[in-house]
Amino acid sequence: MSNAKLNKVPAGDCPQLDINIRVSYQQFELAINLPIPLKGITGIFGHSASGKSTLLRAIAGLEKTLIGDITLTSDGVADKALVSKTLVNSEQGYYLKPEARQIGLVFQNSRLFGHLSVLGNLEFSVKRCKNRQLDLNEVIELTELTTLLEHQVNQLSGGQQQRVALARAILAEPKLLLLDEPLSALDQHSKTQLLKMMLNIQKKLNLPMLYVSHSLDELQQVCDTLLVLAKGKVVNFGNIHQIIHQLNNFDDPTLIHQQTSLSLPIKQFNNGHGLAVLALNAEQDIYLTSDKAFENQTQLRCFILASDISIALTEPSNSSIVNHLFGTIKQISHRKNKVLLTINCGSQEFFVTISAFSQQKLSLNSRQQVYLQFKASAVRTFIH
Ligand SMILES: Nc1ncnc2c1ncn2[C@@H]1O[C@H](COP(=O)(O)OP(=O)(O)OP(=O)(O)O)[C@@H](O)[C@H]1O
Repeated sequence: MSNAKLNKVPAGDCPQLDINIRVSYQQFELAINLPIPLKGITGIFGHSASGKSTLLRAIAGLEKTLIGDITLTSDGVADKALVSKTLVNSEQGYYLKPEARQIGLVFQNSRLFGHLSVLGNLEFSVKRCKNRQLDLNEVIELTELTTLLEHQVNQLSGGQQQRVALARAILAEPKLLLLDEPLSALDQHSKTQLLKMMLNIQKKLNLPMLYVSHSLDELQQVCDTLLVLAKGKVVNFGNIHQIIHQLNNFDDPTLIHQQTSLSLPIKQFNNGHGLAVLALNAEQDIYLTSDKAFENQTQLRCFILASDISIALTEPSNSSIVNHLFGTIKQISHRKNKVLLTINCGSQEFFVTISAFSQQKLSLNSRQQVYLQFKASAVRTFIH
C-alpha cells in the first residue's frame, strides 16, 4: 500500500491531476503527459474517436492495459490541506481500485437501480460513503429532485434520470467528478437545466469536474479550461477562450466554427432600446440583444462567428448595424478562397472571415487599421 499513502504537498497549491500514461489498442493509442490543475469545470473536447472517453476511463481506473502513472492531489478530509494520492503506477505494479479513487462518474446512460425509487437510489449511495460530510437533503435540493423522490427511476425522463445519476455520484463525495457526454441524449431544455445545475454544484461544493463533450457549445457555457484531443494526443490545453482562438487557425476546419469567444462585464442590462451593453475595453462597447436572464449576472459569456463580422476601411456612419469596433489587422491567413483575419481591438483579438475577393478589393494588409461591424443579434450568448 506504499503508493496509497497520502503525501502532504504544500498548502496553497491547487488540486491537480498529474497524468503520464499510454493506453494502447490494436488501432489506437492514447498518449498523455499533462498536469491538469483542477479548477472549476475543465472541458475535454475533440472529434469522435480522439480518445476522450479512454482518458476518463484511465483516470477512473477502468483501463487495465494502461502504462504510466496518475496522481491526484486534492483536499484532505480532516484539515483540508492538499494531499497527493497515486491512482496508478504501472512501473511499480500499483493500481488503485476504481472504488478507492474517490472519483465520481456520470455517463451518457448512467445505469441506475431500476427496481428502486429515486430516494432508494440516493440512499444506496449514502450508505456506501464513508466519512459522510454532505447532507442528503442539500444534494436533493441542488439536483431539484424533491418532488421525484418516490418515483421509480425507470419511469423518469432522460433528463430526470441524469439528475439522479448526478446526485448519486455527488453523494459518494468524490474529490473529482468525471462527466462523459452526460447531456447527449437530452433535449435542449433538459441540457440547459443540467448545465446550470452542474455549474451551481461545482461552485457550491467546490467540486472539480472533467467534462467530455463533442459539443463546443455545451462546453463554452460552463468550462473555464479546455483540453483538446486529436488522435489520442493533447493538441491544446488552457483558458477556454484562448484555446478556441487557437483552434480558429487549426489545420482541421471541421473541429469548430471559427469565432471570437469572450467573457465580458455587463455595463447595462438594457439601454432603453432592448440592447444590453458589454464593456470590451475602456473605449469600446459591444451591443447585443437584451434578455431578462442577464439581470442576475455581472459577466456574460458570448461568441461571435467569424462569418458574422464584416470589415470597413472607414467608420460606418449610415448603417443600421450597431457594433463598429476599431482595430488593427494582426494576421491574414488564406484557406482556399476564404481569408481569416485576426484583428486586435485593444488587447482583445477578434476573428473575421471574408472572401479572398473582398480582401483583394480592400487591399487588406497586416498592421492596417480597420473597422469591424456586426449586428447585435450576431453576439450569441448562453442564457441560463
Ligand atoms: N476496448 C477497446 N478495444 C479496442 N479499441 C478501443 C477500445 N475502446 C476504445 N477503443 C478505440 O479507441 C479509440 C478512442 O475511443 P474513445 O471512446 O476514447 O473516443 P472518444 O473521443 O470518446 O469518441 P466519441 O466522441 O465517439 O465517444 C477509438 O478508435 C476506439 O475504437
